[in-house]
Amino acid sequence: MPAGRSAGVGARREALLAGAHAAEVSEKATVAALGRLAGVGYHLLADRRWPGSRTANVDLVVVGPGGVFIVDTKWWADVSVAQGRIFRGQDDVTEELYALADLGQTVEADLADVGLSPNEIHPVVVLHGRSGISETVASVRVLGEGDALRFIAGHGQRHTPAAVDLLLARCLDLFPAMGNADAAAHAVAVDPVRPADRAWEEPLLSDREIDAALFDSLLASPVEDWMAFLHPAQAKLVRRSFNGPSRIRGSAGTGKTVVGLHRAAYLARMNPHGKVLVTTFVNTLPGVMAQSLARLAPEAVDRVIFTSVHRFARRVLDARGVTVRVDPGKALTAFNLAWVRTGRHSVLGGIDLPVTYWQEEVVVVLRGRGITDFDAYADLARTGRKHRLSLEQRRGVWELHLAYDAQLRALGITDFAGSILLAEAALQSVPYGSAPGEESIAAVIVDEAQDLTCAQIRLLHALTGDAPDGLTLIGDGQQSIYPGGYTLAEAGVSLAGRGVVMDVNYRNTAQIVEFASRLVDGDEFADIEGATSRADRTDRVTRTGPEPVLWRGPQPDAAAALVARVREVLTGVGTDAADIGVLSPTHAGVQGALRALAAAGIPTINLADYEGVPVDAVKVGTIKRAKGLEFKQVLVCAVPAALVAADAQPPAADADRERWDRDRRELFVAMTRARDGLWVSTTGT
Ligand SMILES: Nc1ncnc2c1ncn2[C@@H]1O[C@H](COP(=O)(O)OP(=O)(O)OP(=O)(O)O)[C@@H](O)[C@H]1O
Repeated sequence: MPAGRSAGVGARREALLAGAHAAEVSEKATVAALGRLAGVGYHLLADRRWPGSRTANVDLVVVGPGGVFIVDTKWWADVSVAQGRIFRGQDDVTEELYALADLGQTVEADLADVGLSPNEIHPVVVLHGRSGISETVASVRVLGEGDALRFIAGHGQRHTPAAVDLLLARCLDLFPAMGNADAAAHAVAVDPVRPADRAWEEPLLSDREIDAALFDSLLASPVEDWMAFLHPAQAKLVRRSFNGPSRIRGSAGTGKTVVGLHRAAYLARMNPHGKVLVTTFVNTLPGVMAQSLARLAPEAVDRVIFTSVHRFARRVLDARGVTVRVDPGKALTAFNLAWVRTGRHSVLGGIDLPVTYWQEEVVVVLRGRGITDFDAYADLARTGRKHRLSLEQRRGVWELHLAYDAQLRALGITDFAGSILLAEAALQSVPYGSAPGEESIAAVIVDEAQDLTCAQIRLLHALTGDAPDGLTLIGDGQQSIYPGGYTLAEAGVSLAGRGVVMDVNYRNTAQIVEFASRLVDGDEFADIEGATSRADRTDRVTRTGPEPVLWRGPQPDAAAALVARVREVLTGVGTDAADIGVLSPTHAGVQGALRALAAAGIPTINLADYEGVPVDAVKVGTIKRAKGLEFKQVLVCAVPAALVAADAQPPAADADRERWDRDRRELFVAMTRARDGLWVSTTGT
């Protein structure tokens, strides 16, 4: 045998032995570094078999109140992380983390069967002997050995002891012990021993630091159940991959927003190279969702943008240096001028419809689509509009639209619809992610998607195109409360069957669902998928409670009745002020309620000023502002009696019927905001 070859084999064997020794030492060091977690309810499963492999091992699986952590230790010198990739010296070794990332997904899939949110599973690489490193690479958390305990303990109290037992049992099955069966009992390192080769070194984390981390972990407030555990069908949906735009629909309270939030956190982890945008029509909901995400998945917070679609458009314009003044008040003046000078003298003036109908037609149907030539409007299906318009009448609308546009220009302003169109155009010249300081968006999740306009959907779709898991539309056509509407086909979005329907109501009591559903039972609405639809069925309602109350009385008594009910809820039922929502279809109703409650000394906050920061006051607002929110107790006031009467008959005229249907859907939205108790006051006949 040639001497050179023999020397080469020897050197490789030595390298292998050195590698094996390094692996053993570093694994022991990691177990030692994390051992103290056992004192606060964690189980450390050391040296387990890699699921599906006969020989490969997983260094450590940590299961406890903070979730499940799959730990691989690396003895890597000269490591750096840049732009989501990891390097050893000059070599990009990111691919070496893929197997652990894949293992994370295997574990997610397995534990989704018991409803564990995939956000509770953390593949972690621990860098031996290092400190001050906490990065995400290929959906794997890369930590210094001195950072690992704090990272795990920092997840606080997310799982009860019973849930931990459940997760532990699953993990013991999923990760069998290596070697002989006697060693199958899981290793719990309570009293860490420093590896011999490091006995002389300063500890990476002092005892005081460890104590502080463990203490903080024990003191952390528990999270709500749904933040960690979901229904298995929900947990699977959170991580389900769709090969293009998808839609999640379902009736009120079926957990669509919850799935959207978990999905946002999940996609944020899976896409280290782009942010996730969570958006909707109203300003209130994104703030509330952001607050929830901060507790549900704190690590995802800086990877997810929560904002309303209008604020997002503003952000796009600002970043591209487009100056535009959006002034809804002046825009209304501009429309009224256009009506007075053009509209009312046209064919439209002779039709028995309120001016607001034509305003909706121009602002939502035309400008909400960004239609730029009459022929396109002449052929438009006008989804969601019941009143048919002849070609001549459409020409009248077109003239009104041109007159309105001219007025806006003369005033040097635009309306909300105009700002969306400008943002859409701005993105065509400078795509999102190219403007200074802008990070690209990998996924967009739209809640209450049925409330958006066609142009808004186009704007959001442009951010991701048809990329897998790029666009997730969440909503319920039954809750659409804005005029007009659109179809996804018009917006250039094809779902191609990528739709999921959720059918278990987790929010309302059966009594509230029954009461609210009676109102809209059998009503039809235009769905964004293009068909005329009826409400999605709710297969199961998980909660029960008292019968809702319908208060009928003369107008002058309504304020006193409202105050009496709020007092009863505060003191009799024992609900905190912050968990009470007083909702009204009109601004006048909101102002009336605010005045009545203030006069009674009850603290209130207008939903128009509420963006999710907890405040100890009764929330009062229009139903539109309450979209997507929920309260333990809801009081709906100033409801026209004719809408809720048992024998209520829809008006015969098309346009009136359209308004009536919308008003009833709005009321349905208000009632289904209630978790436990519902009180509705009506006036009139
Ligand atoms: N698996 C679950 N277990 C317990 N509670 C859940 C679960 N899923 C959702 N919930 C709760 O149900 C309520 C309704 O959820 P969510 O707001 O996501 O419903 P939604 O479908 O978006 O409703 P809407 O369309 O009416 O706004 C929330 O309080 C949420 O925390």
